[in-house]
Amino acid sequence: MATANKNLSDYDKATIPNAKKFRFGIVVSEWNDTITEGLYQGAYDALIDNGALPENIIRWNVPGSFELIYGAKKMQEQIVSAVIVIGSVIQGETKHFDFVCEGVTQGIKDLNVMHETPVIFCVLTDNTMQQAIDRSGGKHGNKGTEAAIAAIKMAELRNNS
Ligand SMILES: Nc1c(NC[C@H](O)[C@H](O)[C@H](O)CO)[nH]c(=O)[nH]c1=O
Ligand SMILES: CC(=O)[C@@H](O)COP(=O)(O)O
Repeated sequence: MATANKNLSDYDKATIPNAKKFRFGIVVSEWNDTITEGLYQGAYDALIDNGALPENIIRWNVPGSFELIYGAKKMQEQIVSAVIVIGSVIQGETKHFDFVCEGVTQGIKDLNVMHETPVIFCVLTDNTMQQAIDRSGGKHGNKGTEAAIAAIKMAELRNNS
């Protein structure tokens, strides 16, 4: 189902575990920060809305989405239940977009394979700024909200397995 057919911010609180017992690490890319700040706010608000405590949400910034890999690796070394990486990659004139997106995707996948702490992929990979706006609190909702819900669910799965 394409994003255009669902709202990224929709969730049923009755189906979400309470997040009070969990700690979350959020690594935020500074590239396209008007987008990443909106994604962060969506994630933060959803964590709080589902019971997470402000003191249990740790935020680190990194320069760009490619640095999310290293930032997430170091965040996994902290005492956190789950990590969320937040980035916005927007197509430019060259193939650099392809390499950044593929590199980050593979790097975050590898961290999920190699380590115990789940890393949630909240990286927008858009053709245009408008698509990024639409997915970070615009007409399609906020992918940060979606990522927070995924983080809570994966923290619960880790806790019960
Ligand atoms: N063009 C975008 C980038 N590029 C920067 C890289 O992520 C990285 O910081 C650089 O190559 C140094 O290692 N990053 C984004 O997050 N979004 C972009 O649109
Ligand atoms: C994703 C990128 O690195 C890209 O926005 C950089 O732009 P350009 O391809 O025009 O150098």
